[in-house]
Amino acid sequence: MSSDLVAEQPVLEVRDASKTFGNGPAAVTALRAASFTVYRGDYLALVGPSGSGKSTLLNLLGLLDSPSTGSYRVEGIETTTAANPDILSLRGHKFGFVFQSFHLLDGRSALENVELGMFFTGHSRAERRDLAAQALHRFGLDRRMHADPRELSGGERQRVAIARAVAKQPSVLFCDEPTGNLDSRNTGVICDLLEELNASGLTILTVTHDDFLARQAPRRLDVHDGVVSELDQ
Ligand SMILES: Nc1ncnc2c1ncn2[C@@H]1O[C@H](COP(=O)(O)OP(=O)(O)OP(=O)(O)O)[C@@H](O)[C@H]1O
Repeated sequence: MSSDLVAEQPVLEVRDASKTFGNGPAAVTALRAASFTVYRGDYLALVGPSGSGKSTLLNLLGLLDSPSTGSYRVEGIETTTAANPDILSLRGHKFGFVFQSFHLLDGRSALENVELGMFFTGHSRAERRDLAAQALHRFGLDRRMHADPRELSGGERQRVAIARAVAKQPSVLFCDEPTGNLDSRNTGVICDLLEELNASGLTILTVTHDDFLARQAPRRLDVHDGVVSELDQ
């Protein structure tokens, strides 16, 4: 079907969302009346100087925190008034997360780590194993499936972490500095992988200080002193 016949589907809708930490004279407003929409299949980089509010925004989008004021809808569901179990369910089913420091469990194999990412998704044990093995295969890690994360290189660990995040087929993949701990060769590998995942339809949002990764994303949101603005292409 021609893409211009398909209406853009909003996945994440942020309206006038602000976040203030603390109160009184010590209060810090980390996000100021942010409004933007993320559509299915978008690939966005969140860029901006240190302390500008990128992690705060990513935490709100990933439902790891909630805005102090304003609205945030995920696939049409207003999250600011949703009950906690609904938030946990949305986050568990719809979102995958990738972090700078991988957050893999040592003492568990790569395969087990990826399976654990599907613990709350309602898949049976056999399904979890199949999906995990498929995801590791997709990222070229067949031969490292039974390795402990401590035996893997940084690039391999991040590929396991991405496999863990996408094996459950989330609607959105959130990445926080996914190349922050990698050398330039592995940065290139992870950038290619994210581009491929986006080309296959996955919606991706990544916080990054890496110019190469930021330029690869077709949309860029600049966060400056808590103010979010979209940069021109
Ligand atoms: N839990 C918190 N309590 C108080 N202040 C906070 C909290 N989290 C963040 N802040 C403050 O909010 C502002 C934005 O922080 P945030 O971590 O979102 O920035 P960032 O752009 O992600 O920075 P970096 O690139 O260094 O990770 C900073 O002034 C920070 O000190």
